[in-house]
Amino acid sequence: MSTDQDNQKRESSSRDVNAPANAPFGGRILVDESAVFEQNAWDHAEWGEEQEQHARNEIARQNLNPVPEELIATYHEEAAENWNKFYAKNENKFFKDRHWLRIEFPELFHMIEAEAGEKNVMEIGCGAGNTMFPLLIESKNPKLFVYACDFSSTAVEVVKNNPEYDPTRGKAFVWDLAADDIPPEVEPESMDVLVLIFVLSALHPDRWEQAMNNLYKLLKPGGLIVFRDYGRYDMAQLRFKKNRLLSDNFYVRGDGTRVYFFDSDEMVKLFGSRFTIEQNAVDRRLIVNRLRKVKMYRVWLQGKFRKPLAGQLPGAPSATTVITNEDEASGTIEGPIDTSLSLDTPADTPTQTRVATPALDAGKDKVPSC
Ligand SMILES: C[S@@+](CC[C@H](N)C(=O)[O-])C[C@H]1O[C@@H](n2cnc3c(N)ncnc32)[C@H](O)[C@@H]1O
Repeated sequence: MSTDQDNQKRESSSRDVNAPANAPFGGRILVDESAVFEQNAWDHAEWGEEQEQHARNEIARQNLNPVPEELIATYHEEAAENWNKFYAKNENKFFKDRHWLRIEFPELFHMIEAEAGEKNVMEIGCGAGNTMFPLLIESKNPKLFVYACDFSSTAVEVVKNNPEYDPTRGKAFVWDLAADDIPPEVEPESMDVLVLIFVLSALHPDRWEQAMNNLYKLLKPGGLIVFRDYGRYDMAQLRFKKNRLLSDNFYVRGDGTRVYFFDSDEMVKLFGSRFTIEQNAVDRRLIVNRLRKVKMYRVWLQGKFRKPLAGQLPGAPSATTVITNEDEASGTIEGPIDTSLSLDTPADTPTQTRVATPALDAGKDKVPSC
């Protein structure tokens, strides 16, 4: 079995994860290590020195066998084509209803309220439209318009072919987040919310800065970026085998798609000079396969970054945010890892709880205050 198949199999082993009916998210704290296999998922997973060391060892192992030099440029050049192949193969299996969107990003769902008025949301790196469609389907706001863009033309076709796609209420088009300018389809400073879910990680780190320029230009003053992506030392990172490492923390999967694993300091560096960081959180979760006695440590980053109002500088948040799930009624983790996709696919896991990294905790001084 190839590495990716192997990984896929392992990922699928966690598919049966369900929160126990009597333990709400956020309350599933592992106190007694010997009880680890008594339920399927634990929140606020603590990392001990042994685990950190394991992660460093895995990275050192990967460094010994990076992607061969002569292949690196090809992977970068073919990035869009490889995403096209991905969507051609997976078609709209990629679509899933992410209940956690409502919990984690209520700001998005304020846009759909009847009285919200004229609102523009843009899902960047939209894939199958996992944000666009829930918004359109649930919207009671006749003045909401949802843009969805991706640099994979096949992804855009998948969106346009969705029966819920409605050109009077939304528009899907091809655009590279790292392009030299914002897309002609949208006016500068016209977006209320930009959605960046598992997309920045697909960009070459050299392109991040240009992506930031574009995001800034797209957003209205006072507008918000909602962000979720892979975190440093996520299980998916540590499992990469030989010849997958492109550069530090940046990998190519077996299908040619690329993925970076961020840490929260990088969020501060990337977003902090332009945007006010309202959330910069690390979600660490221990997922357990009780049958196979396998422990899987997942790490995601989640952020909210607001463009300052005209004339203001980006500032630190007014208070440290510790995020806990308000919606304990939801009860189960829905399909935490999409098994239809290759290794380290976007985790469709609700971030019901996390160890919150107090925004800017490792880089406060880098962010000018108001
Ligand atoms: C991991 S998928 C996530 C899709 C979607 N955001 C979701 O969470 O379901 C990454 C997506 O980003 C797109 N993408 C990668 N690089 C991009 C770029 N430079 N500009 C725009 N989209 C990009 C890919 O085509 C792919 O659809």
